[in-house]
Amino acid sequence: MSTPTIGVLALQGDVREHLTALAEADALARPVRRPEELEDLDGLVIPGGESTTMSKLAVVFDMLEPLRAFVRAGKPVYGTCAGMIMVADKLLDAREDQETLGGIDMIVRRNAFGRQNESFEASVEVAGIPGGPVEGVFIRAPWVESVGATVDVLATYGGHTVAVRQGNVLATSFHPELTGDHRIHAFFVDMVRAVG
Ligand SMILES: NC(=O)CC[C@H](N)C(=O)O
Repeated sequence: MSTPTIGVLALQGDVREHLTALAEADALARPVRRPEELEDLDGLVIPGGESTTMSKLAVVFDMLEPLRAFVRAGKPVYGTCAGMIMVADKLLDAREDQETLGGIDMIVRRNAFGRQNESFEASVEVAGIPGGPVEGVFIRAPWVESVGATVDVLATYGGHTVAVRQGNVLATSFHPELTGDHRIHAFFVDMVRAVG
């Protein structure tokens, strides 16, 4: 597979920035809203935004089960921030009726780094990303409270896990799509190529 096709879940959140980052990392990127649009994708990005809204819209648009099936089929998925929340098997501080897709054996705490006005940027060393630390943008960011034995922790910040991978599912607490540094997107595109 030379140029993989990667969707960005476009129910809610910062879709456009991911489309740009993926295109700059040599993928064919397109927004995805309907179940049939998942069919010929090689991978999927779940953007940052608001996970409670995203979960609600996934139900309304009949996307919840198709998305779960996509993850279960072993297709590569990358979740940033709210997207990390969506790929968690379990949540803390979730809304009661909040659904996730699952995919990573981890417990994620929503809004763990504080509220909107406590958003910040920090340098984060991410395992597998060459060329030094990435600039992490944390916006009402979650952290990973605990992981199962087969989950790789790729980065921590302030003693908290902020990037993980389990099999073909990757997740970061922060937003690399907002920095113009597309090394994490390139890493994900390589993951997708390795599967294809
Ligand atoms: N920047 C973000 O994606 C914020 C995530 C948000 N706190 C949530 O629970 O969905």
